[in-house]
Amino acid sequence: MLGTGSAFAKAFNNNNALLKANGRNLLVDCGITAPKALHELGYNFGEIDAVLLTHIHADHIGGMEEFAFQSKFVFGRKPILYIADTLIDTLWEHSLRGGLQQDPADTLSDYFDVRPLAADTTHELLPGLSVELMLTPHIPNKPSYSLLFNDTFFYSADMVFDPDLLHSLVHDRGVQALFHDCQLHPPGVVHASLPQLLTLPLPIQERTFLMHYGDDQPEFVGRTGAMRFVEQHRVYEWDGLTFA
Ligand SMILES: O=c1ccn([C@@H]2O[C@@H]3COP(=O)(O)O[C@H]3[C@H]2O)c(=O)[nH]1
Ligand SMILES: [Zn+2]
Ligand SMILES: [Zn+2]
Repeated sequence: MLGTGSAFAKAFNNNNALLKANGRNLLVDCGITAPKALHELGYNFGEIDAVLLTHIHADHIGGMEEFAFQSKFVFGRKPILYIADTLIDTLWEHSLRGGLQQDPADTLSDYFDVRPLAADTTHELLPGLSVELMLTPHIPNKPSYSLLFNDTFFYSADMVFDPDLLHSLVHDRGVQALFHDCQLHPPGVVHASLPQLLTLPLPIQERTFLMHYGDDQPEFVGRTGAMRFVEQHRVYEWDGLTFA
């Protein structure tokens, strides 16, 4: 995990991940702190093969300008950008164009190999790694896509509490692990709050790991029921069924 912090956290980096599969590196979101977070772990953007974005908030896309410029002008390569088809126009027109547009680079495709993803369909991202984008509620009229990797690992985008979805993932679809954003202090409003997540039944809590938390997270250790915290800079080994 490059970072496990909320949008306003200062003790933690933005909630972004580096997912490795068969020697390839996929960034899961690329927020404001991602360039420095990668550096802290000994990586540079030249080693990132692809990025997958969940939604258009700066803690998830704020590092994309540097990623684009470094890829084009430092490393001379065009990484893959996996993104929901509904988010492409907003990402370019309303977030990145002001910085990246320069003659002759006038489109997102001048910087990235853009691969639009449709929701509710399984897509192969890297050898051995597939994803299904699930539109999950975050802010009205603002699409945000949670991620289901290899049918077994759910990684929430920012989303409000949706216990029916979590129940269905575990009991209908056999999901083994859920990384979920968590606002420690209620009300959640645009995220699931810890008190809400604590109402989940034990079999779901046991599979749930909390991320996207605020700076006072250490005060909540031991107060999360059967749920555990995702830890920044920790490497989670995942064999498709379990984490270690
Ligand atoms: O209607 C809104 C919109 C935004 N916000 C805050 O801004 C943050 C943006 O990033 P985030 O989605 O990780 O978290 C969001 C919240 O902390 C809010 O409280 N209410
Ligand atoms: Zn966020
Ligand atoms: Zn958000």
